[in-house]
Amino acid sequence: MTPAARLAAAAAILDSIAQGRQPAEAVLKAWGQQNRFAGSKDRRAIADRVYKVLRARGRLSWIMGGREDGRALVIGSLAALDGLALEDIEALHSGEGYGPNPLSKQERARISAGEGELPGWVAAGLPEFVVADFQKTFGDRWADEAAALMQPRAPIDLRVNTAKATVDEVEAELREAGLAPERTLRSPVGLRLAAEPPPNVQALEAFKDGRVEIQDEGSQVACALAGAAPGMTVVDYCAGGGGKTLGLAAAMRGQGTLVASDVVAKRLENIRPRLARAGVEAELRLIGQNGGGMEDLNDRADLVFVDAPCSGSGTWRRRPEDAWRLTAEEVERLHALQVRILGQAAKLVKPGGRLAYVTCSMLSRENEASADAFEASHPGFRPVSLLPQTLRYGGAESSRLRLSPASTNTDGFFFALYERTP
Ligand SMILES: C[S@@+](CC[C@H](N)C(=O)[O-])C[C@H]1O[C@@H](n2cnc3c(N)ncnc32)[C@H](O)[C@@H]1O
Repeated sequence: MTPAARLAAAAAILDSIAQGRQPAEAVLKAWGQQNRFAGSKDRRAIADRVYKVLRARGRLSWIMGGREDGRALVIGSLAALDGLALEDIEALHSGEGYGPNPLSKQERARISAGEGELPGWVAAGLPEFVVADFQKTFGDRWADEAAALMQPRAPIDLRVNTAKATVDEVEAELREAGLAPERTLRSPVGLRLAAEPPPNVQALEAFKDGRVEIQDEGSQVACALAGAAPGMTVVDYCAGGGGKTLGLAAAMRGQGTLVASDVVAKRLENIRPRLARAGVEAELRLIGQNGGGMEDLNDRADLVFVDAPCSGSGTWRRRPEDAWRLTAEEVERLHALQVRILGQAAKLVKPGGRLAYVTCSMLSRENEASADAFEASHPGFRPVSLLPQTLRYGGAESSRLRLSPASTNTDGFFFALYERTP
């Protein structure tokens, strides 16, 4: 493919991403399968352009006068991110072959005008309502937090399944396979691989045999802080794909009862092969939106882990397209759902037992505000001090912890722990 044809393809892919809900990665993969003439270098160049645009979408749209179509964003990226001169951009838009059509008068005027003074939220590359939340939460540090959240090439973290192997053994095995794993700073069972060149983790024997799982260090830390231990009755209330279920199961070392529940049957089904691969067990339970189906566990659990549905904004460095799909209304809906789920899950905690609240969100409305609302309506639950752990994890508050790409080089996470007073 010519450089111009790659640009046209990137623009079309950006339009598909904007029109649907699919992850950018899936749209790119589908495009590759439907356009077999594109070689690996073409696919790589197109993906690079697509992600570059997604990470700077707000700024590029601003430069192009508010246009949000793929063509405009790609043109904006050539000017603002690649620093190409107008003539070079025109040369790539000759309209010949499979390249994009010539620039319009307005497009030419837009890129000739330059960026001018950018409002803070535009420069940050995040939607305006998100920046307002960041400013409230992070104060002077908000721009650093925003920038790190939209940075490319997040590392790939592995959690060693201590039910099957030690961290030393897996580290040696990965080195043998030609990789260069590093110990994670905060999770005692984590190994970190660089994002480039992208390691094919699924092809590793250690993965196929369940000695490692892909799991961000932030997730690993949340599991560790919850304090699951052998002999406990533990409920992973929003089990989803089962990432945390596996971490909790490993901490329980096959002793006690682990129930993984969710409202979506397909998600629970996906956990089954992961449990088998990891050599651990959990009861999988489909529950109703209002918590129906868990009554037998009322007042019985030592630990209820609520990894609540959230915006996923803590993972935007991996999925920047999601930043542009989120609305303020959706955040409000999620906040209300989080508070409701916490109330349902709290019923399962036995006197003296614990409730962990976790999100992979960066937004205070889903984090502090949901935790505040739960505390206000549940005086029988007292916040548990995470000190000295929070010191080790770099957190500020004693019973709440925030992790983020800028502060801990993990995905963004929020963690709060409560104990039901006896
Ligand atoms: C953040 S995801 C969980 C991710 C999972 N714990 C993991 O580590 O892979 C949130 C999950 O909550 C589930 N969920 C949504 N509403 C729920 C409800 N009312 N009760 C329980 N789970 C719910 C969703 O189906 C989704 O799987």
